[in-house]
Amino acid sequence: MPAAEMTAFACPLPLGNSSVIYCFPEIGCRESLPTRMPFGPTFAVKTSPRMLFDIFRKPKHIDLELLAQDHPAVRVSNLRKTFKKRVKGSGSKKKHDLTITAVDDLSFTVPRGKILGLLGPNSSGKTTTMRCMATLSAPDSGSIQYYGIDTVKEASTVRTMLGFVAQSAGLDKVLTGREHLELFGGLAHLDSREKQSNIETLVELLDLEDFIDRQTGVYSGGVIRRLDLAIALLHQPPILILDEPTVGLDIETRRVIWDVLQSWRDDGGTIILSSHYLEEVDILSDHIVILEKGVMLAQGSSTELKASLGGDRITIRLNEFTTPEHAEAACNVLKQRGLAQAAIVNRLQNNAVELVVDPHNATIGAEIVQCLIEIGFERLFSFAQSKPSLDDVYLAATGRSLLDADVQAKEARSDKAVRQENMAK
Ligand SMILES: Nc1ncnc2c1ncn2[C@@H]1O[C@H](COP(=O)(O)OP(=O)(O)OP(=O)(O)O)[C@@H](O)[C@H]1O
Repeated sequence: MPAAEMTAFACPLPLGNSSVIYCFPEIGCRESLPTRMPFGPTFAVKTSPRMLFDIFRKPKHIDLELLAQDHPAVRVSNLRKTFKKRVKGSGSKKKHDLTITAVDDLSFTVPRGKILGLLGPNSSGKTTTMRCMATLSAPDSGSIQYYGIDTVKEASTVRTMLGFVAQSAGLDKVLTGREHLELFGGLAHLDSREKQSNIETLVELLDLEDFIDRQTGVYSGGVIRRLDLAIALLHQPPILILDEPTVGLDIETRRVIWDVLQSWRDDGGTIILSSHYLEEVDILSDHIVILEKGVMLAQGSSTELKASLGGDRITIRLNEFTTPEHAEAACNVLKQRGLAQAAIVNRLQNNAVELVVDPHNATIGAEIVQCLIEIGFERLFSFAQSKPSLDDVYLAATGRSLLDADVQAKEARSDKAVRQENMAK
């Protein structure tokens, strides 16, 4: 995390013999930072005794029932966040500031007891949005409110309402899972009985029995993720923010996490979740926001977004190596003859022809094949017809699939950026 973003309520906990863990106790969030990075002194300068007192004060009672009468659980209004980056100008050695707009004019609301899924490729602004929502980063403009309580004006109250699972967990390798839960339960001012009862429930729910009394240094990625989620849920926050909670996990572990999130939602919890996995967003989310380059391209429920696309989808590869000209020509003819409602060439998928067709016409596939034979494409390489998927929604909004967008975003990052990113993990 850049020094400029280190907020006042961060508290470095030198636990065990691993790296310093910056701990945001009120939201159950930890970020471990490489100790050689110069954050320690920055932190010392920025933190006053009054702020440290704020960290450990007992959370005040908030009457959500009362607040819920007038406010949605989450309201994000015109959120904008930019970053400055020093870059070399082309052809000169002089560096200048480049402004990166990570999130631009983003607005959405989430009712109580619903899951909102933020979907987007790498660098689309998901993490930045979530960090602003978790009070770890201040918006340039716009506002975020939980039950009408503003994240900037009443940050310390807001933090008592949040559970946050960051992209990478900051756990101490020497402490056991149970010791982590005890520590965070204490920092959240849970009384002893409530703490023990919540720990036992979460250990069982998240299938942690075999690991909870072992040091976290021996945990696999899946167990770390489950413990991380348990820490975020320990103080039973009404709002849960999860930044790619199941990235890199096997399907079994993902299902355990999905089950816990669904029952948390069914009990009235509100969840904001970011993910690269279309399936995950589709299964879990009541409402989906599609982001690209910090801008919202579409929002709605999965059913609404798919229905907005109208017809069935057909993907055709004319030949193994189709030229863009041939694919364009086929699209034009199919549209002219009224066989496709929409037709685009997907250049990132070997110039595949992507069509939207009438879902009520049972012979549409055969008619399209016949038309393509007539214009010279006698042996099609592949042909697939399906109902619209979330990836089709993404494709319609951006002209490329989410997977292709991810590959492009990764290719666009310099080697240096990737090295720095890996260092920070
Ligand atoms: N601290 C920062 N300093 C400079 N630029 C940043 C910073 N944080 C994010 N960015 C830039 O803001 C943009 C959005 O990044 P962000 O991490 O929010 O995207 P993301 O959708 O979460 O991506 P990923 O899926 O890879 O985590 C990117 O261009 C990124 O390089």
